[in-house]
Amino acid sequence: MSQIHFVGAGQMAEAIIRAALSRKAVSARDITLADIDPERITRLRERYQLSSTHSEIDALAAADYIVIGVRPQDDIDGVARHIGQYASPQATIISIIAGVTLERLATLFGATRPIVRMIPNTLTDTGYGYSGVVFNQQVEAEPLMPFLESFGKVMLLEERLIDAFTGFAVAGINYVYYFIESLADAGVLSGLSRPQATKVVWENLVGGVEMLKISDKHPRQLMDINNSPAGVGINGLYELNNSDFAAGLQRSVMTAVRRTTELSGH
Ligand SMILES: NC(=O)C1=CN([C@@H]2O[C@H](COP(=O)(O)OP(=O)(O)OC[C@H]3O[C@@H](n4cnc5c(N)ncnc54)[C@H](O)[C@@H]3O)[C@@H](O)[C@H]2O)C=CC1
Ligand SMILES: O=C(O)[C@@H]1CCC=N1
Repeated sequence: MSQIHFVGAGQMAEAIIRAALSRKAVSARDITLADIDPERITRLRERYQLSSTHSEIDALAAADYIVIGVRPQDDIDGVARHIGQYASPQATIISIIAGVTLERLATLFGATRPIVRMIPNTLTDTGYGYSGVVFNQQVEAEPLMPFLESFGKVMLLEERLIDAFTGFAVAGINYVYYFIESLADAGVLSGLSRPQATKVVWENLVGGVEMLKISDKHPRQLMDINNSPAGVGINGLYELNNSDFAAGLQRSVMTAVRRTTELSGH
């Protein structure tokens, strides 16, 4: 099996490791870690029983895939210099850093190196959620796919779309969590208990998606069935329309997309 070395063993690296191990896409002895915070290494090695005995430099030299899990604001230049010094020239770089382009990654890691720019989703443990992925020309995709697909569905993208994908698709689960919280609050406000309200919201959410799949209808058509003339539903929707709900949501996504692009400037 391939050796996978993580540089930056934060939340996202951990989520990837947990999912990849549970789907048996990697084995615990083939995962190695580097982080400026030694506690992160100790904690993840213990938690996931990562048993490699390689030193950090040996691990880097042995790696087939190097996942860069530091943040856009971190010292990416320093990380790249260190990797360039010890990694095999054939090792594939997998950058999960929001906003950092293939062009910049090629400058950092070398124009002949296989590089993947990807933005994983935090739904790693569920089997749901898309990662956005772009390969440069040197990447041999086939052997890499089982690992990439172990922590999210893979959506191959043109690179021009990946910032939009980051702000919309990956940051997008925020809106779902926030919507669930806000709607459950509405249930409590109208008199249901918190557990009752939460059950109803979860069921409506999953049921709504299922209904869209089964019926092959546009959401607006299903809403039409749910709203009788001068009835309960349309009165509620009228109030929601007054709140700028749709445009507020869309402005929020566009702000997240802009922020992704801004971060590439670091
Ligand atoms: N959290 C999320 O929802 C998602 C995050 N991402 C991307 O994943 C990356 C990591 O995000 P998180 O895991 O949330 O951040 P985090 O802050 O939890 O993890 C970053 C880790 O990198 C370490 N680090 C910093 N500088 C380092 C260096 N020079 N050498 C080695 N390690 C270093 C830190 O100590 C920390 O453990 C970011 O670039 C982010 O854009 C991508 C998709 C989703
Ligand atoms: O906010 C963040 O940094 C990450 C990147 C995309 C979604 N969440």
